[in-house]
Amino acid sequence: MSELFGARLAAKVAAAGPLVAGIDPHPGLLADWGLPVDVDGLERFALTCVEAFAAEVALVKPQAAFFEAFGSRGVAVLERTIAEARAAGALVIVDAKRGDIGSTMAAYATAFLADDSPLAGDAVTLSPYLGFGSLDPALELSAKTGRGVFVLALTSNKEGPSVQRARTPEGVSIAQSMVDSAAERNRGALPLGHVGVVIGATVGETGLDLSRLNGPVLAPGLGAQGGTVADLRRLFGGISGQVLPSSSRDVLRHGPDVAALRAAAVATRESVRELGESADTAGDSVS
Ligand SMILES: O=c1ccn([C@@H]2O[C@H](COP(=O)(O)O)[C@@H](O)[C@H]2O)c(=O)[nH]1
Repeated sequence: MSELFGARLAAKVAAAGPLVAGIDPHPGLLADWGLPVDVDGLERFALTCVEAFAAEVALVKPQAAFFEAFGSRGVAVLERTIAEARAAGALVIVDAKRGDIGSTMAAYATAFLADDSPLAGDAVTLSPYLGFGSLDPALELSAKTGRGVFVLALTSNKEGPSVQRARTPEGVSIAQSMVDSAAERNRGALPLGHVGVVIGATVGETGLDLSRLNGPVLAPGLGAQGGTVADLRRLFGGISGQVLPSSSRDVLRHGPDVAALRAAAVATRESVRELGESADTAGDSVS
């Protein structure tokens, strides 16, 4: 990839706003769409999403788990979904939440971040709970191939805080330590570094200092999990230009009609567009 992830992301967000539209083929949604809960249904669901909104939003985020649940044929559908969404113009975040000891992490990095891998989109989500440093192979390969990574910091689920708000011996929250480690990797990058973090739209107060992050924030939880645009504004006020709000089920429930699905994605895109317009305020402190 010739251009770095931060630059490609900034250009996309400037053109299409910051929405990340999720492609989450839940079995229940397949049934609601009148599709069989099998690989054929999975493929029709995912390709309908691509047709409806990959050209309308800046980013799409296929949730790998729903594809992997169908085995190797499901993974093949994920590969096709990634390729077709990118061909339609979206940046693709593969939500795979990988994390392992460094030597195994190198293999995950190859799978999701190498130029010649069919599972590589534009970015991948990573879990740092084997230690942030264990992610190094992915951080390094993504830097080389012009891709991004999004490291879990403060997730949208209710179980997250017991781990992520716990304090290190130095008194810093685990989530803050993940943000700080990402910030170190992004220092000096223009317009943004390639190491993003995940902070849910549902977390109440972040309690985080994001002022030195210099990277994107993926904020899932908009819609179905109860997160609102007002929550995003309140949580990320000073750095809202770096925030990528993500919504899956709240958009997907409008399928299978392509026009209705597209209209839902476009309406959600417009509801969050103002956040992406404050990129010039990046660097302000928030908590
Ligand atoms: O903290 C996190 C990290 C990732 N997710 C993922 O985002 C979508 C949310 O789907 P909705 O239907 O909009 O609730 C899903 O793929 C999660 O695995 C998250 O929700 N929270």
